[in-house]
Amino acid sequence: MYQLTNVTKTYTRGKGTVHALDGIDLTINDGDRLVIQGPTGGGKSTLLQMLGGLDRPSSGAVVLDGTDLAKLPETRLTRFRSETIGFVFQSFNLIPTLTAQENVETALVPLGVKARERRERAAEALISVGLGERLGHLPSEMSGGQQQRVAIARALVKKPKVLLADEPTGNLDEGMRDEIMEVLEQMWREHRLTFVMVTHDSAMAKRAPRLATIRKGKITVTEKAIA
Ligand SMILES: Nc1ncnc2c1ncn2[C@@H]1O[C@H](COP(=O)(O)OP(=O)(O)OP(=O)(O)O)[C@@H](O)[C@H]1O
Repeated sequence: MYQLTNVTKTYTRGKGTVHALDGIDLTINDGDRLVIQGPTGGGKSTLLQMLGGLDRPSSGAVVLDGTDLAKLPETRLTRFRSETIGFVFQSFNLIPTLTAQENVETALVPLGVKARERRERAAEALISVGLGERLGHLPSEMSGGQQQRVAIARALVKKPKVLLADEPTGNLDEGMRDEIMEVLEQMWREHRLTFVMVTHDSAMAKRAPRLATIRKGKITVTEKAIA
């Protein structure tokens, strides 16, 4: 469970100051599916970075299961991140010289998983996202949707508790978008993930049980009656 208390993030640019996050209070329960929306520059990606421990707040607490990510020393934060949190980004961020299977395996290297188990788990993860026939393909030999599936497999192969996605369909055409959204929803259900996603996809936002809107660093959360 996440508990964010009075989280602020301020960037200084020249003489100007940007309050990217301005006093965010937010609770996200285990297994929640939360969609974050809002105008460009509102603070969505900044919030996702705080949730993922990719950056630290200027003030406030980002507590995940009793651990304040804002206060963890860097090495422990890196370890915590690689065990607990899976990330999917708009740009798939695959390593171009590695096959799909090798790309997925990279998530298990920091966890000290042995080579043979890495290969097996990577293959299983790729099969679960429908890419069982593409283990040996390079990113350049796959479509955008397939590359994003590889990225999803890489995020989930370590069996994280939390999945964070920043515009995961932003680089895809309409047909692919729906497919990837379905894969993400299926993974959320099967792995019982806590799933937080920034998206402009209004269909996805409509389906989300909780919708957070961030404007000028401030958050409003709408709860819906049906999931
Ligand atoms: N590293 C940085 N240095 C300076 N300012 C930053 C930095 N990162 C973000 N900002 C500023 O913080 C504010 C929030 O940015 P953020 O990327 O979180 O918005 P967003 O809602 O994700 O926008 P978009 O929909 O365009 O991706 C913006 O004004 C942005 O310019």
